[in-house]
Amino acid sequence: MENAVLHVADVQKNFRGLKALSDIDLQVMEGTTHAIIGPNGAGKSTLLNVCIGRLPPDSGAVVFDGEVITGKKPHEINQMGIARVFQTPEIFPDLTLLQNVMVPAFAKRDGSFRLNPLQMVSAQAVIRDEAEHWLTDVGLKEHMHRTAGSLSRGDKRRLELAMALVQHPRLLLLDEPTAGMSRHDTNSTIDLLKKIKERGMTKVIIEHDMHVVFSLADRITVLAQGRIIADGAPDEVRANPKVREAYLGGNH
Ligand SMILES: Nc1ncnc2c1ncn2[C@@H]1O[C@H](COP(=O)(O)OP(=O)(O)OP(=O)(O)O)[C@@H](O)[C@H]1O
Repeated sequence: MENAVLHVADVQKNFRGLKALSDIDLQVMEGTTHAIIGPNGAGKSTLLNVCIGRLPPDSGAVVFDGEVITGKKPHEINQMGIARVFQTPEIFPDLTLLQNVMVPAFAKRDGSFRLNPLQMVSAQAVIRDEAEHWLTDVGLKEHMHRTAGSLSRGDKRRLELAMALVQHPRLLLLDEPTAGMSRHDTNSTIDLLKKIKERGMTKVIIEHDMHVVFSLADRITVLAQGRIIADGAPDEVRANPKVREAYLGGNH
């Protein structure tokens, strides 16, 4: 039977009277790619921020693998297995690409290597191999000794993806993973995300680019003005008149 990795249960969030999220209830099933779409200001980023502990909901709860994570801090939620890739890449600009990917891999190990210098050396070798593996997958291995700050915006996003993947997250949240990329880079990111999907990783993706959404999503939830107006398989959502209306009304 399908298992819900993430359950956003009846979440509400207001900003000084503005209903940013109302009655949000959705489930992300194991192994699926679940897209959240909607016009500007629909509440997508707010929802993501509630899921990762950056914003507390006014009511309702977020349940991850059966455990309520509402009220936990972002780093605790990350340690539990939710990794995310933001719209503005959060990287270490003065470190090399390799070092950037090694940092979250070490963090994931939670310092256990510190106890024993021998363990630390062997962990470092393993982590370095793993970091190189993910840099290869995102197409950045040949640049691994460059400093991250010198990368193009699209490459910074790919680096951040490698930094998330090296953690082997149970759930990967992607906030507009192809924003700012050329069509060529967008297509290679789609291919990469398809490859990750084949490995069974569960993903939530917020995206404006419908080419990306319909290339990847198994299920789509549509938000408009803080409410879910449609939720289902891509073909159902595409044919839903409420969705067309929300987008046309928002000049999309
Ligand atoms: N910290 C905040 N304080 C006040 N209002 C906010 C705050 N964050 C978001 N909002 C408002 O909440 C609503 C939802 O915003 P949100 O950024 O979640 O939408 P979105 O769907 O992610 O939009 P976009 O596609 O433009 O990124 C908007 O009206 C926005 O102006």
